[in-house]
Amino acid sequence: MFLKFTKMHGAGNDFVVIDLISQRFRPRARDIRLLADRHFGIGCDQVLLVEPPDSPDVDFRYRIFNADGEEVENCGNGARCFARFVHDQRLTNKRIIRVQTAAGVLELRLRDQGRVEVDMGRPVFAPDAIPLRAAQQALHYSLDVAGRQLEFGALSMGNPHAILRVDSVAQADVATLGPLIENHPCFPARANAGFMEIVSGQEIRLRVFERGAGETLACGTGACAAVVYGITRGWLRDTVTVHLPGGKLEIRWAGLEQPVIMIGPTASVFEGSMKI
Ligand SMILES: N[C@@H](CCC[C@H](N)C(=O)O)C(=O)O
Repeated sequence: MFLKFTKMHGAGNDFVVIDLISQRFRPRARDIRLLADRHFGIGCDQVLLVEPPDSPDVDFRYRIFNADGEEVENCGNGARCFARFVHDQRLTNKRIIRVQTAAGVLELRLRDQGRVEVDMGRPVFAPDAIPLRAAQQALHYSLDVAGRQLEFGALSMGNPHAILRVDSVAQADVATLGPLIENHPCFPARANAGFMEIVSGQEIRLRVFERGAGETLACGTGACAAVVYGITRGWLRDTVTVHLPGGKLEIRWAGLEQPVIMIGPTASVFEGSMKI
């Protein structure tokens, strides 16, 4: 069959977006890997599926697959592209869109110039919910990685994140440490690994080695997790500009029990169909 798709990105984190309201397709892990393959397929960090809602409280169901074929709970940059996609494709004319994800309901608000604001929900710190193998919840933890003790924060934005503060993201050994943290036995569901450089109380630089996708040019949930960790450590204020290799995001968090708000860009690059 030929599957219609749209190639999009949010700050360089790229997606193949597939409308499963107007076409039928039951993806197997190997189909996702092929769509995401940069040589034999279209190429992307994540494949996003747009499905009809399964409850009257939401407008759509939003499913996310990493390039390695695994379905995951949440994707922040993808959420913004999802809103732009359903609007551009005239699947809705709403400017506030509620979507069901495996991690709960997200509210997406279309802003001007292709920007989208997302209510990303509350961060979760309980180790069992991240999931993280730790005796008790703490502000930060210590990890033995290749014989080095690394201090890190851990939390869930619907998906698991480890965040390390570094002096310089340019110097950080993301290629070596990223996969070791991603697959460390203390993260039973693996984890996304963020490397955060603090520029000031309102500005950070961030690189993220994503679970199931490798280092990406931006990670929305990673940006939220880094800012939340920085605020809980007293390093950051409540509104922070996050500079990622592919662009910048604005993240706001008013503290415990409050949702994290993310604002950032979206881009639609091309449309096509692929034989699958
Ligand atoms: N790029 C995303 C996160 C995608 C999922 C992640 N790799 C995971 O496995 O949890 C974002 O923008 O949040």
